Amino acid sequence: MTPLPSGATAALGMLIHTPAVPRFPCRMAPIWLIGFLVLALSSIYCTVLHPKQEMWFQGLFPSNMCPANASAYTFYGIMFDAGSTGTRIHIYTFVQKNPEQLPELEGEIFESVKPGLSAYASEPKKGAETVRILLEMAKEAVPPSHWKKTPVVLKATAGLRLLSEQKAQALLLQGMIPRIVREVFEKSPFLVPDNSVGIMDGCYEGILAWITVNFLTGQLYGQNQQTVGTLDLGGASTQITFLPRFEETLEQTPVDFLSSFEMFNSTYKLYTHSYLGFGLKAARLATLGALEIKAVDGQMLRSSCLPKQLEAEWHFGGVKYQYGGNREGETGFEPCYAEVVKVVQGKLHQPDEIRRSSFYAFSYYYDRAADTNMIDYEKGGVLEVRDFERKAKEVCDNMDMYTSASPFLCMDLTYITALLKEGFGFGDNTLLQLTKKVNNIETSWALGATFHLLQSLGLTH
Ligand SMILES: Nc1nc2c(ncn2[C@@H]2O[C@H](COP(=O)(O)OP(=O)(O)O)[C@@H](O)[C@H]2O)c(=O)[nH]1
Ligand SMILES: [Ca+2]
Repeated sequence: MTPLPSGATAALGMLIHTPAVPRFPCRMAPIWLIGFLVLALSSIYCTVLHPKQEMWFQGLFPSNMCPANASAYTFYGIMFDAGSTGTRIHIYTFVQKNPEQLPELEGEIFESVKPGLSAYASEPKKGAETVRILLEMAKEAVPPSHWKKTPVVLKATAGLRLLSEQKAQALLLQGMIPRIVREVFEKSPFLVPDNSVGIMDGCYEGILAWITVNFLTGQLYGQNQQTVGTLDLGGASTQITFLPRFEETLEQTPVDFLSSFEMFNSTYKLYTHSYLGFGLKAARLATLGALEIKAVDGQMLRSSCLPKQLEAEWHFGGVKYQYGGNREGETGFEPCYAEVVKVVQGKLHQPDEIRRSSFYAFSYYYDRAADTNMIDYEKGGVLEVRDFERKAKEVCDNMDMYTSASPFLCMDLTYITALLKEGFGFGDNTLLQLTKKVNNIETSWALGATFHLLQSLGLTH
């Protein structure tokens, strides 16, 4: 049990140790007793119970009676990220200490489930059930007194749309799953805004992740703001976002790669783009040639990026793929790179400026770097682009030693190398800050999206 703070213990103690015959005149006893009762209850209420649970005596106290930092200034936001490979819930707690200042992010509760909603295309109820179970966590995390004013939103990333289109199930995904998820939301005690379930535009995905990282690293407030660019590599799509420093970049960039965005009373003109079909798993399919084939069932898809003797099945987005190594032909980094580079070469815009900047990279960049011990799994680390290439060579040229955990490790590292170098045009020595969390908060578009949501609902300034 949470120990009572000293003030509350003292008040209770006085109540318990009250002499049977008080020295106060009898006439005064009820007032005296009520005084202590109010003091004790208010002390417990403000310091221990109020943020956590609804009490019968809650209505006795005005909402602003608790000192600063208590619930009058605390608010919450719930954001679901329905990604192509999994569904995640982010429950944020904010504290507005001063109406003039930005709210402070006090903490996050994060949980994820696999697979993503796209895997439930033929059983949408089961998919919605994964959302309901995650939402139960929010009931634990948010005090009941705040449920009605805590918004809950689910955004599916464009990756889900890509997969659904591939399977010609767009109607099902865009209609059925959102409807059932919305029902789950409506049945919950939380605030369900209009458009609470929807597909997020790819350009927002990049902008909102950029806001998250720059907020968490303290670049969106205070002086000497030096924003950092962000790289997100999902299963189906990948995003690059940065604030251009040079006029030439703005001049040389196609207009649909530039987006003005207002947040915390500042306007940012960002370079941002989401490449649909260039996520790590979509790239595997492209490398295997699966996207060009109409009926993949029964077709063996082979690649020099896979162990020679391998023959296996892979279920992704509700489709079964059969894949294997080049039994007769070559394997290793060189032939693999030649295969993978075709997926990216000439297909991405290359802004000159990024060669001279460093970037924060997360999601699959992080996972694959951690899987191969290039960075610490918990703390992350700093790498150069050439480190991915070095590791790709090591893994692909010694496939038997490395690929027992995932047969795709060589292909994935080679794809990351090709994407960074041939795709975006990064230099070998461009620095990448691999980050999963900053100050214990997940680096994901979800926080930026929650700020945006709270702002649009007028819940923050
Ligand atoms: N730790 C963590 N990983 C995330 C989060 N969001 C996405 N990922 C990672 O992103 C990758 C999958 O991307 P996903 O979002 O499913 O695909 P998308 O729909 O193409 O963006 C995996 O490596 C996940 O572990 C997050 O909030 N926290
Ligand atoms: Ca994602």
